[in-house]
Amino acid sequence: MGLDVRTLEAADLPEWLRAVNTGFLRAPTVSDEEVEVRRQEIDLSRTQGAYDAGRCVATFRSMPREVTVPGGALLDTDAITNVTVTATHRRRGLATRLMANDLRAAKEERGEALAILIAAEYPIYGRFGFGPATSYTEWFVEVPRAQLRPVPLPEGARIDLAEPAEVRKVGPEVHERFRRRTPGAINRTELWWQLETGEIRNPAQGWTEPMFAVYRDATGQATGLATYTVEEKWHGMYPECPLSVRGLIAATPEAEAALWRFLLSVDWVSTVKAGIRAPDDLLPDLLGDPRCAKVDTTADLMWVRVLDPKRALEARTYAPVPGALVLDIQDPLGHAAGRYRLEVAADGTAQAVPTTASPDLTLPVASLGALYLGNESVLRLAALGRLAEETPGAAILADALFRTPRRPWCPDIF
Ligand SMILES: CC(=O)SCCNC(=O)CCNC(=O)[C@H](O)C(C)(C)COP(=O)(O)OP(=O)(O)OC[C@H]1O[C@@H](n2cnc3c(N)ncnc32)[C@H](O)[C@@H]1OP(=O)(O)O
Repeated sequence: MGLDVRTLEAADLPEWLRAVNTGFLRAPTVSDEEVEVRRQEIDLSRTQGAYDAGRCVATFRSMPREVTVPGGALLDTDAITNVTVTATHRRRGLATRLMANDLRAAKEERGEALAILIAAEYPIYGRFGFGPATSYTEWFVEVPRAQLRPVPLPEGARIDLAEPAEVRKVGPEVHERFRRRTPGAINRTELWWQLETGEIRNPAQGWTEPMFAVYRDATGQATGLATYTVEEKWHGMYPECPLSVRGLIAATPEAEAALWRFLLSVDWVSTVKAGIRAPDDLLPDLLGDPRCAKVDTTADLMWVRVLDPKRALEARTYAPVPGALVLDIQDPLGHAAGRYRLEVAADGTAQAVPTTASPDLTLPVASLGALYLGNESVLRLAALGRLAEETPGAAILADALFRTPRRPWCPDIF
């Protein structure tokens, strides 16, 4: 169609950012300050633009990330973001072209085993082999009715409010502990913490300084961090202050429960909006009346596309039920297509060996993505026609192997 699709050079950034704003229906003009902030997080070699007579009309970029997989291993991943096509150029195959370039480079040049993204709209990415792999729930708690029982902190543990500078030191330590026990979590960069704590501010995004609460266990180790804002609101002489959780991460259930109890007992607070949580978060059941945690939203969040099935299947662990399954993975783009015998050992580790044996399950790569982190039921996908059971009993065995005791969770929007 006569468009120039290319990898960015430094001078292209302002025009490219203008196109991102346009695609996301934001005011297009980009300030020099915004360009300088965004420059720090954008790897030009992984950023594409499509140009029509010099004007950028499509954008796409990716970032290297690690995804925690079941069992705790960290897998090299292509994290895709800023996918936009200007309305004047939509539905001409531009997004498809940029996606094909990036997935090919991820697989063949960078050796990334997965690609991940957060889908702005559900129907966009299934066609490219992505499946919804984590979900989130947001609760809204009416505090006065919640019947929160006072529970003292464990002996020797404490919660302290922290200054932004301390959070930049302690936050990454807490997150490191948190992400290793949380399949679906991704690593955070230094810039992420600088933006989170206001050390660096993107002028295009408003900034409200939050409060930070750090949980330390009896040994003094920081194992939880809650970031929240409270709006001071009064109804006459009656305080009705809404508290919004920006983030709550914890390395232990004790820290998680203690931070929730802390947030729910701040004086003057009448409601708590819990932010992006795993669907099986502890929150509702910490309340005397769990119904007071009303579900505000529940939806898919992070999507996974398997690029290297052997590496991906061998990186995670499975239920420690010895078993073997032949998976026939279908992938029209070719990256993950193939047949593998998944042999799970008694300790839950597995080998994925290419085979020509007849398959037990046939599944499109998008269904493998939906199953990969343990979020989805194999039987449910079979009922929906999104995978085929070729050998009787294979779906039940696969379900037992792939599913995880807790749901995977990615708390970060990227
Ligand atoms: C990870 C992220 O960055 S998520 C952000 C995604 N961006 C947005 O939502 C911003 C607004 N939307 C857009 O910029 C564009 O519409 C995009 C990027 C979603 C799609 O770009 P396009 O260049 O129009 O997509 P492209 O022409 O390659 O479409 C390929 C196919 O996907 C379909 N498709 C594309 N977008 C959508 C959608 N939003 N809903 C349903 N189907 C879609 C097309 O109809 C087409 O189907 P076909 O092959 O059967 O004809």
